[in-house]
Amino acid sequence: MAIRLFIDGAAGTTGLEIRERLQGRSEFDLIVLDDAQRKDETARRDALHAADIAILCLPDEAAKAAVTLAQGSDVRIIDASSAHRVAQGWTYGFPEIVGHAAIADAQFVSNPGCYPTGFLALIAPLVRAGHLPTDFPYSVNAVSGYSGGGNALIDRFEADPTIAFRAYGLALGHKHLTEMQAYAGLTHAPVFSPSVIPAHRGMLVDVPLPLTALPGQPQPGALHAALAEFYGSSAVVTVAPEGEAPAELLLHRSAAPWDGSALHVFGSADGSQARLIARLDNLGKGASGAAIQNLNIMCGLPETTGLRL
Ligand SMILES: NC(=O)C1=CN([C@@H]2O[C@H](COP(=O)(O)OP(=O)(O)OC[C@H]3O[C@@H](n4cnc5c(N)ncnc54)[C@H](OP(=O)(O)O)[C@@H]3O)[C@@H](O)[C@H]2O)C=CC1
Ligand SMILES: CC(=O)N[C@@H](CCC(=O)OP(=O)(O)O)C(=O)O
Repeated sequence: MAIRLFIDGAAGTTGLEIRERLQGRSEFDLIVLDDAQRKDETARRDALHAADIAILCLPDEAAKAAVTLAQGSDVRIIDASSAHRVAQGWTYGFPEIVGHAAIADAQFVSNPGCYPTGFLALIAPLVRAGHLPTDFPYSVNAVSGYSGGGNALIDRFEADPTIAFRAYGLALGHKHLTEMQAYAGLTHAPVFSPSVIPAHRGMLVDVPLPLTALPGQPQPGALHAALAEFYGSSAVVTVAPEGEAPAELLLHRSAAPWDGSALHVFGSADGSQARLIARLDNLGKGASGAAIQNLNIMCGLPETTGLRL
């Protein structure tokens, strides 16, 4: 029998991309609310109670309200919002970092934020293996396509083609800091400098490392080897081969959807500095692709089914 799936917020940026990826997936029977009903609490409650699995593609407050509406049902939930990323009773939906089994068994899965997906993919395995310290003041510089800000930022960038670059997060209190610190196991949050460019999708998350300032002065080759080993069996997160480092990494204005993430390790010739850079699609591994990957794992299906890799 097909798995009954409800996408709450199906008309938004993340929800639409999830629906596209589910086309032709006969394992799922989609519960769809029409435009008149999609914000109606009774209709949403009924859909949540009728579903086996619900994916929340909503603003944080609406996602919290959806969890309340679901009370009394057995529905399993994947939340794409940032409402439950470090909440008790929720499993952080980053299978490569928390383990596939934890997600397979979970009732409540919180998808990671797009920037933390890049940061944690690079840093968490290296901290865990002892190559990088837990108490270093890390920095993260990142650029994102404007779809990362949902419909509101899409409308803003598309209405104003004069914007060439937007630096933000200038109050240094971005909502992603908590999950970056928590799941990398750090004693302090990193200094985070996010920005937006006039491209629809895609992101680079760049962690500069002054290696001479780190205990034991880890070498770029050792960091690369540790990441390559950690992601050796993953079809979703890949590590660019050492020695094949491109001279530049580009994002394109009209990039195709992509659910993978490619990690790069760049080192200076004298081994004193490195830059760890993750490339991903904010709407792919950063949101909708990650939701599909988690959905597959929760349903006992191959994790890459329906992903755009
Ligand atoms: N875009 C991205 O790259 C990423 C997004 N996310 C997260 O995913 C979630 C969805 O984001 P995104 O798709 O970008 O946002 P959008 O603004 O594009 O979509 C949100 C959708 O939720 C609907 N909505 C709002 N309130 C309610 C409600 N009370 N009941 C039902 N539907 C409601 C909106 O309808 P309407 O427009 O009519 O108000 C809209 O269709 C957010 O929490 C976001 O932070 C996470 C990672 C990356
Ligand atoms: C470009 C842009 O605005 N990006 C969003 C993050 C997108 C994301 O990861 O969504 P969550 O809100 O679910 O964490 C921001 O910085 O708030």
